[in-house]
Amino acid sequence: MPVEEFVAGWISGALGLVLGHPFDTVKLLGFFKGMSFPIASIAVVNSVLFGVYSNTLLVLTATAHQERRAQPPSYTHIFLAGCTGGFLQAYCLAPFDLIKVRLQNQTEPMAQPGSPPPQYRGPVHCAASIFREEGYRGLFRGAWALMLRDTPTMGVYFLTYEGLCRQYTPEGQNPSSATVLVAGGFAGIASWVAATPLDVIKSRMQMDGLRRRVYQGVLDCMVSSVRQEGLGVFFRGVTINSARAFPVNAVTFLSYEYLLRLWG
Ligand SMILES: C[N+](C)(C)CCCC[C@H](N)C(=O)O
Repeated sequence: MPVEEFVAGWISGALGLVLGHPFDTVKLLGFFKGMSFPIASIAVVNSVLFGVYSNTLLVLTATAHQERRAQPPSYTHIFLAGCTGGFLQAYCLAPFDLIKVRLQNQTEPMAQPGSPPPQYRGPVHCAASIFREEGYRGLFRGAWALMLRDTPTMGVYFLTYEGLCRQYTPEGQNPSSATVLVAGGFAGIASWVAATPLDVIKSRMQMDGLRRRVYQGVLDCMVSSVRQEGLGVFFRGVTINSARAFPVNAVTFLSYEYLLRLWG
């Protein structure tokens, strides 16, 4: 199985993440100390995404990434490969994302002298506490919503990227850096706009059960959120998601393409 896509996905995801970190932190108005944990998690997750995407295309079209400029895969195959990558990366992402959301939602600990310490002291302590209090399955709380969020929207992600690259690149040639940046940025925006409704639900499911269980499942969470807050609830955070998505995914795709060309 070709592995360079996994490695390129690892490095490019980490670079994109460094750029996106400030946006991620304001997104939930919480705080999130340090970057080693997100870097470690994106290493696994982005490498699974890009590695599975490329290897699925290899299975579907019998072309390796070096041959795909000359023999471009169909959009159906690109979408299916993106969905497969999204589906598998969602399961790797689930525990990391849960920990991130739980830490970001902690209230400011140092606000008042004498106020109770935060529930979780850091990512490892958070993982251990969830495991102890909610069991192994607790680490996968919200995973179902995450999978529903990422499977189709990762299809949209690669479809937008490839579509825009092809639009602005003469046939058989590699896209220019400017094209890759713009196509990557818009792929990020398109997929995040599509992903935002389920992103809201996913985060609520991940916070559920901390004190008591409020939602019975994904559908119940959707219905009661809409009932209480109206349809606008599905677009919460769409602006900040898009603002973050452009630079993060422009850099992710640029470095991914660059590394793959470097390795032949
Ligand atoms: C599928 N979904 C829209 C959720 C994400 C698509 C882009 C993934 C990228 N690592 C990022 O963090 O922006």
